[in-house]
Amino acid sequence: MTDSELPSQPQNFALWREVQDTRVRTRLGGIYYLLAWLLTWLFCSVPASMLGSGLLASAFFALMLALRLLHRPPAQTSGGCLQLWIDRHWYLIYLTALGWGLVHAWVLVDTRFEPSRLIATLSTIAFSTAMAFNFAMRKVRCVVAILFLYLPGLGVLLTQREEQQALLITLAFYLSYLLLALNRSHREYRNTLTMEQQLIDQRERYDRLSRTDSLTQLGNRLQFNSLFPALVANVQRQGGQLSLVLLDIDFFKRINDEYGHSTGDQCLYAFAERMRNVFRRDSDALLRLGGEEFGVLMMNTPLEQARELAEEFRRDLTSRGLEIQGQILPMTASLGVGSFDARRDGNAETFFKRVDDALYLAKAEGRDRLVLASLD
Ligand SMILES: Nc1nc2c(ncn2[C@@H]2O[C@H](COP(=O)(O)OP(=O)(O)OP(=O)(O)O)[C@@H](O)[C@H]2O)c(=O)[nH]1
Repeated sequence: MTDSELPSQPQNFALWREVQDTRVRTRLGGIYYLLAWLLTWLFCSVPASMLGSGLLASAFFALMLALRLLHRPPAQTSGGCLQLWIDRHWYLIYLTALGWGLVHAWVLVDTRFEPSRLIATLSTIAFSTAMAFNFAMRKVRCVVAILFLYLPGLGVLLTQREEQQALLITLAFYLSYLLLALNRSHREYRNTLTMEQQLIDQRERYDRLSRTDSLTQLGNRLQFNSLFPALVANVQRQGGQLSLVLLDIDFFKRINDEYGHSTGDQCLYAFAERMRNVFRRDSDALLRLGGEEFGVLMMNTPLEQARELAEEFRRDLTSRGLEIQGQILPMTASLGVGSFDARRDGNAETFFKRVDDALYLAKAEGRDRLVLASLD
């Protein structure tokens, strides 16, 4: 299973897994029904005299086989699509099972099938066993399918209970065993599914952690490195506006030197908190790019809007500083702001450099200011 195969919404994982399992387990199942019928028909006492009904039943099982093969899982992984596929596939399973149940009943009633009766009865047992062990993902549906396989035959045997008592009891016994076995396979299937889901959740948690800066809880450089080129490529493909704000705390070294590293850490956390309060849209990606340098990737945001928000952040920081342990620490930051320009920026790297140059200029011109990335 690769990441690209997994459904994008984790809550659909169980349905998606069920579709895959049902598909794999049912794909070739139909062929055995067709084979079992052909053997039962060809080994009966007068196969040639039942050509019409023989061919009709063969056509039915061949059609079921074809429909199962052609019923491919949906490309979309939305819950509705997956559930619809499962429901439709179960109709095919029901139809095949009921078809075989009726054939078995016919074979038990019609004396021309005496030589091949054992084939049909053994096939019923084999199909129901396969059903209990392979389709346990849906317990109730599986019980219904097993009953479709069994009940028509058992009904006939009941009417012939004088002569068929031994077979009737044996089949009824085996049916009860199958129902118990189905219960167990269903539990095992669910347990395996839960374990698989836990593993995926765990992997996602580790992945999220590896992309999160542990001090500020913002996205880290790794997150930036994967997100930034992807967003730029998206804008290049589909248009739209992508803005980037780079923020660098001024003279942060002094804070460390004056108040200690631990207060420095608290400042970085408070700075990130302030960013979260200003850049509030869900689509804004807030990142700590390293040390005391931060970034905000703003999707669908024109340059002017990004500049206004960034300037609001800078002014607020300059006027209020940061409150650390009840004490106000004065603090300023320098900012570079730019929007992706398809004519000017060939790729993510050149876009970043343009905004980084603006940040450098903000520092060089005296700090505590915002500089727009040049379009020259
Ligand atoms: N407390 C703390 N300090 C950090 C962390 N990461 C980087 N620093 C410090 O940030 C300071 C960055 O110093 P400089 O690169 O000289 O920059 P600056 O003092 O902010 O000066 P300008 O950026 O030029 O205004 C260094 O003293 C680093 O030790 C961190 O996680 N915690």
